[in-house]
Amino acid sequence: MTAKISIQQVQKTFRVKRNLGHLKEEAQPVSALQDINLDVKQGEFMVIVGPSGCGKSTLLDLLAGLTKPSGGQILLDGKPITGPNLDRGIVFQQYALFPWKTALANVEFGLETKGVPRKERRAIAQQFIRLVGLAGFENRYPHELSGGMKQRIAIARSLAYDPDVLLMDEPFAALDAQTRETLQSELLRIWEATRKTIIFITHGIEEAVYLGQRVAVMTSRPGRIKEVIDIPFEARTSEEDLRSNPEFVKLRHRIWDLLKDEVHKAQEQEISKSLQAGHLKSNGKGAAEHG
Ligand SMILES: Nc1ncnc2c1ncn2[C@@H]1O[C@H](COP(=O)(O)OP(=O)(O)OP(=O)(O)O)[C@@H](O)[C@H]1O
Repeated sequence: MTAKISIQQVQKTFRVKRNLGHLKEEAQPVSALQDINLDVKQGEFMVIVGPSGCGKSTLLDLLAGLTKPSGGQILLDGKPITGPNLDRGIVFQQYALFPWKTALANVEFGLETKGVPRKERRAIAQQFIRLVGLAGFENRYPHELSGGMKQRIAIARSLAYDPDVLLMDEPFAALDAQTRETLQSELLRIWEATRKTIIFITHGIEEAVYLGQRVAVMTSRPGRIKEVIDIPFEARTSEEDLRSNPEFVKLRHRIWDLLKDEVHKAQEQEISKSLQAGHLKSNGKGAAEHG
């Protein structure tokens, strides 16, 4: 069976301009992703976890078609992804709602671009607002909604135009812990109801184990897939307290074991990047003073 999404030997390199004071500017290649291989099945909930700066968002942008790989390819239903399309819905960390539109109009937006007639559009949008538990809030504007509610609307908007795949880039990272947990179980319920293929990016190990059927652990930059772990829970929404289940705790430890060296490496990279930036800045400044 062909995979819904097949990421094959994907590389991504950015050319980053270094500011060397007024001396010169050099564009240097920075490898963000290297040799990424991953197949995602139809209807699967795949979580990608990795340290800060390892290329998670870069990978999601490639899947969304917002940027192109420097090497390799990504296939959706066997065909290369060539750009953004309504077959993929995206939910970002920041709510990305139109502030001048009501919740209902925000959800209707994708349907409008798809050419769905007005009446039908409204009915579908209302159905998805109900699905995310916000019936009664249709006419509120984003500033009248809490962070969690805004993110529910963003999810409803992405689902309303019926994409095959939902791409989620740390969608709950900006929320408080309680709201995050509520939305995690809501998302599982929605996934069980819609059976969309979901690729969910996170920093959070607990979130990864709770949501994913499989969790792909990434290395520090340049990001590679270090290991893919199966999470064998069947009925996650009906289990009372899954997070304290011994198997859950074991999986959380296993992923942390894989991740901790990468987190340390990523932190060292960050420190050396800022030291280098400081050094270049002071060099540039020194040269200016002598000139
Ligand atoms: N447009 C760009 N131009 C240059 N470098 C970039 C660009 N986008 C990302 N990078 C670099 O690529 C690397 C990966 O970035 P990315 O945002 O994908 O990581 P991430 O894992 O999503 O990080 P975080 O968890 O902190 O959000 C970083 O070193 C980043 O600085």
